[in-house]
Amino acid sequence: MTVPTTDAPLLAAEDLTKVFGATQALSGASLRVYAGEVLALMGPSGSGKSTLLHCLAGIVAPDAGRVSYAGRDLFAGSDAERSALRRTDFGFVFQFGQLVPELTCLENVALPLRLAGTRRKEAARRAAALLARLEVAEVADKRPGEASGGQGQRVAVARALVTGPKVIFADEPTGALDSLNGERVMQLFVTAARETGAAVVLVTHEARVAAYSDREVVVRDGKVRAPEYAR
Ligand SMILES: Nc1ncnc2c1ncn2[C@@H]1O[C@H](COP(=O)(O)OP(=O)(O)OP(=O)(O)O)[C@@H](O)[C@H]1O
Repeated sequence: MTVPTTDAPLLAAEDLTKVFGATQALSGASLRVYAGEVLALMGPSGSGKSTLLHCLAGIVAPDAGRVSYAGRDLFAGSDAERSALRRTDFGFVFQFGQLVPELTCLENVALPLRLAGTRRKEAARRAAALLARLEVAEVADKRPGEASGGQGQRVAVARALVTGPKVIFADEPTGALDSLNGERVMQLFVTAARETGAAVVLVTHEARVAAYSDREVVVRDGKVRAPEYAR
């Protein structure tokens, strides 16, 4: 897609700093994310990518600076308000799917809908449709431990998409997969996200994963480098 230049961003980080003990993880990081775009955060290990992602997602509060979502200060409200927003508007995919081992894959995907009050049958119907969309219908009744790594990541992607979030945060979503599996998961992930209009903020080391994005920015020494691209 073409990234708009004048529209207001959906999500914006302004001049974030974050210190963990003696480590300065972020030192003036600014970034804008526009509705519907797929944005890759690249950069060396320890440069602050995950910390920036966690601040954008309202999980980690910056020491200074501001994160705004849909024009509102994300950290102005209570923890409960932020948790509620994360459930309704955000989806998450991590390196190791982090599925609930006791539930079937279908139940894992249906879980965010159940937590939001959707009836069991409707939640199961939507979960099954997404598993089929991600080409893993065959693991619906299996537990995550019985699925392969690639299948598990597709289930994790389905779970992140099922509530129709506005933004999906993905931290090395294919990092544990071989390159063929990783590419297929990215292809399915990005296509499905585009179909629902979700923006994706993706942390990756790998150029071939970043190649699925609309825009790449580099995080280095706790800053988003080349701010003209960070807009
Ligand atoms: N919870 C924490 N406690 C202490 N130090 C932390 C914490 N989270 C991050 N750090 C440190 O902050 C710095 C930035 O970490 P971050 O995980 O954001 O980098 P990254 O670019 O995502 O790295 P990688 O690519 O290796 O995952 C690192 O030096 C890291 O060790």
